[in-house]
Amino acid sequence: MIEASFYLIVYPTPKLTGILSAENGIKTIRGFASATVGNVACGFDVLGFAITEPGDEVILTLDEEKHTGSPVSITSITGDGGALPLDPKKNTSSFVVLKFLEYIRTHKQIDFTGHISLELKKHLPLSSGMGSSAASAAAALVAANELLGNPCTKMELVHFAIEGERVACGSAHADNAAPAILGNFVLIRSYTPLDLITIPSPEHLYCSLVHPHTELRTSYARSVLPTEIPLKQAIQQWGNVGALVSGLLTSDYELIGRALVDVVAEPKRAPLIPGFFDVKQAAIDAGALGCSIAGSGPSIFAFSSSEKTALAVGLAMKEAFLHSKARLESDMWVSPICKQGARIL
Ligand SMILES: Nc1ncnc2c1ncn2[C@@H]1O[C@H](COP(=O)(O)OP(=O)(O)O)[C@@H](O)[C@H]1O
Ligand SMILES: N[C@@H](CCOP(=O)(O)O)C(=O)O
Repeated sequence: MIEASFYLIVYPTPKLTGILSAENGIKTIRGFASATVGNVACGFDVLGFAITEPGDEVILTLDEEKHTGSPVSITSITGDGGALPLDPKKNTSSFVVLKFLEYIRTHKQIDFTGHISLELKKHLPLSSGMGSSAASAAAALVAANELLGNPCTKMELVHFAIEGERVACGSAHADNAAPAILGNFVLIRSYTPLDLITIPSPEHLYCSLVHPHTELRTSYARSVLPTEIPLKQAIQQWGNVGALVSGLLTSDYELIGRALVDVVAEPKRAPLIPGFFDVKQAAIDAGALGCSIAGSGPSIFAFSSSEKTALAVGLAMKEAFLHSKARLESDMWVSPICKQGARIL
């Protein structure tokens, strides 16, 4: 039976309200960015999507008259159990704002001389496979951009969010950062130069995302991966990436399901997630189109072609975690794909 943990069905709702307050050269604004799922099975480091909730919130206060050593400071962090750094160069939320300020000074001739203080309200679990580090960065970036009159496009902001990932786990992968800012599915055709393609989602595609109560660091989950793969595996993998993109563009739900196969990362990471194969089987048995590891894990996601099925799938996955050897409690969200990306609340 499912008891202590919780589940939620989420919808895309928050409306734009802009600057929270503006008095005597002091302006306050709140940014929000939701959880993202990297890889989407076959697209290691090149494909990711955003769900609508949960997400991180960042409140920025700009004081034009305050001049201190660092232009950005963190005044408080809640929801992290004291785990996250307050040093502005070490927290992804503040680090990316520093990068953004540097960029607008050198590329847009905007020399910001005041101070931005940042409150981080962490709602996403750390090291979860839900793009937690990217969500903090994306929320802070849209808020900073709005505070300074939107000098950058969202596409430009993605560059700074990716740099935040390097701070979090040592690797500048874009499959969380890009959808956290842009919304939808995002395909990374190339990293140098960065070439991102947003892919709209089929109308009835729902994600069940289940987070077992355990942590798996992205840096560790990357260290177990091979540096080279045999050609046979590569052929399977790029066949599935192409098919998945085609399925998304044509709303071919069966094809989406067939394409959710990962022969590169999943076999190496599955042993790091207690009960992975049972949870995946439970999702398929409950009617999911397909199921795989969310990002680097330990969360697991599944796609369904209706909200009702997605709910049944998510509950079956929770149950399977609970009955696994590790008897893991979990949280679960059922969500459509987020179309909007990071936004001002
Ligand atoms: N604002 C932040 N939110 C989450 N993690 C952060 C943040 N700033 C720095 N980090 C670092 O990144 C690590 C989490 O990153 P990672 O393992 O990639 O998890 P996730 O899958 O949640 O992004 C944390 O251990 C923390 O040290
Ligand atoms: N492509 C990355 C995605 C990591 O996502 P996270 O949410 O676990 O940080 C990888 O697979 O390492």
